[in-house]
Amino acid sequence: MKKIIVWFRKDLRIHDHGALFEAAQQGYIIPVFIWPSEQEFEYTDSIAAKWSLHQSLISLKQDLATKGIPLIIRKGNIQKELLQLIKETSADAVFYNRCYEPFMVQSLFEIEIQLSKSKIEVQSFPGNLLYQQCTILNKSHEPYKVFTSYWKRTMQEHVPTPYAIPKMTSTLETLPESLEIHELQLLSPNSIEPRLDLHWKIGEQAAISHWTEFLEYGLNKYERYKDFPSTQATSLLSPYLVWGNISVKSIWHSIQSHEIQDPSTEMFLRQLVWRDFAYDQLIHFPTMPIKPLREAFNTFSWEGTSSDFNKWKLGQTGYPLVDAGMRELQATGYMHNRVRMVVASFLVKHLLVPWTEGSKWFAQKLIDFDVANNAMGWQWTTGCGIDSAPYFRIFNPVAQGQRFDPNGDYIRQWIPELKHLSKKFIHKPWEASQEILALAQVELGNDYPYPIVEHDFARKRALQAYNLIKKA
Ligand SMILES: Cc1cc2nc3c(=O)[nH]c(=O)nc-3n(C[C@H](O)[C@H](O)[C@H](O)COP(=O)(O)OP(=O)(O)OC[C@H]3O[C@@H](n4cnc5c(N)ncnc54)[C@H](O)[C@@H]3O)c2cc1C
Repeated sequence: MKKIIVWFRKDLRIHDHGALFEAAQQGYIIPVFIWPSEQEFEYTDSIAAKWSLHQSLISLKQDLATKGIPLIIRKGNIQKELLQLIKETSADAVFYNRCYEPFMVQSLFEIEIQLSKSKIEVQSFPGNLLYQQCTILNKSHEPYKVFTSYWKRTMQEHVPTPYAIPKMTSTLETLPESLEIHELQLLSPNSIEPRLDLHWKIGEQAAISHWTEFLEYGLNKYERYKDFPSTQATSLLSPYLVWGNISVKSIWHSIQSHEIQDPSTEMFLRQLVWRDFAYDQLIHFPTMPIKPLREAFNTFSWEGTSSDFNKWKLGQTGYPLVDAGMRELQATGYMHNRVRMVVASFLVKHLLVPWTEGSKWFAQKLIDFDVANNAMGWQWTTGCGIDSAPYFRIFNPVAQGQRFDPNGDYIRQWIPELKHLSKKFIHKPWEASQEILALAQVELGNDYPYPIVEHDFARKRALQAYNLIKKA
């Protein structure tokens, strides 16, 4: 029997794991996770996502241990560590699931060359997407540029059946050296960082229970309430997808076998396909996280100031919906999708700060930071991506608040200084009289800021800037 290293990366689970399943059929398995200390900021720059990785590894280690299999943990240069481990264990093969992040694709290329020089068998399996990368092309064999066409095309495709959890065996009598998870130093030593454990329970079992509950009690309300941030009507699956605690194919198949088929189901499946669409773009346009897909935007005149950018980061813009979103992000590592669109639009269009700056801030803060989804979200909002929001759509943060948080519950949750304001003024406190503000115990300019920019002025300024590149 072969000895096969199963190299875990962003697939920290034992269900629907192609590499683990095939390795278990073909031989003895040696599971390993290597934290690339030299490139760790590329893996993730987010304190919350690192915390979540720490929890995911604990969960994976426990799940493998119950099957009698030890998880080997290493840190350092991936290529060096893999070759060293092959030597220590006399492994014959390395199996892994594919990742699509550009830096991972690049470093893998070099690793595979080294492994083939050492005559080690290498097998790769599809990553955590619904469809095989690069198989969904339009009639001209090019990537799709419009989501609806992509969606219609994917509806003709079969989502592969998830792999079962395999029976596993290990031969290792003497274990190769392994670090303890805490030695990866993924947890922030800073005590003022958010208490993520109050908001999230991460790991494979937690992901499956969370999903099962949403499928049972939440999915049928999704279409109706998904845009209302105070209702908590979305699945909150994104933090589990980042480190692969749950397989997206398993989610898809569990919906298909669930009885209720209504507009909510279709709406939810569409969101999962948006995620595939983001990866499709990333694979075809690997510079997407840093460069606009529409080249005209290279000359856009970003006039925003660092002072405005800082106020946005701190949730001190004076627009309650924007500030509530930025504070939710700071406290939990998460932000509701509707609010992500509003805060991103505000930064780019009201403040004229480059989208790449906002995207970097999200990369540092989001527990669900995902290179493909984040880049697509920012490019969509800015109007410089594929199938993006039209440039003249400039969200009015007051109107968005009134529409999607009509009672102001979301604002009250994240901006306690406004909690006594009525729903009439909670989205525009500057319009309340001094008497009303005094009754609500708010002193504008002291407890809560005046708007840092006036909406109509900002709208006109943004349209002028966009018109310049339209002409160019
Ligand atoms: C500026 C901006 C930045 C974003 N950055 C990220 C990011 O770093 N990571 C991330 O996972 N999502 C990102 N999104 C997309 C979206 O906001 C989140 O996926 C969603 O809020 C996650 O919450 P949920 O799991 O409850 O979503 P649900 O509504 O329950 O959707 C289920 C799943 O579908 C996928 N999905 C939903 N909406 C989108 C979307 N618009 N684009 C792509 N996939 C989607 C996600 O994987 C999500 O977990 C961003 C959106 C914007 C506008």
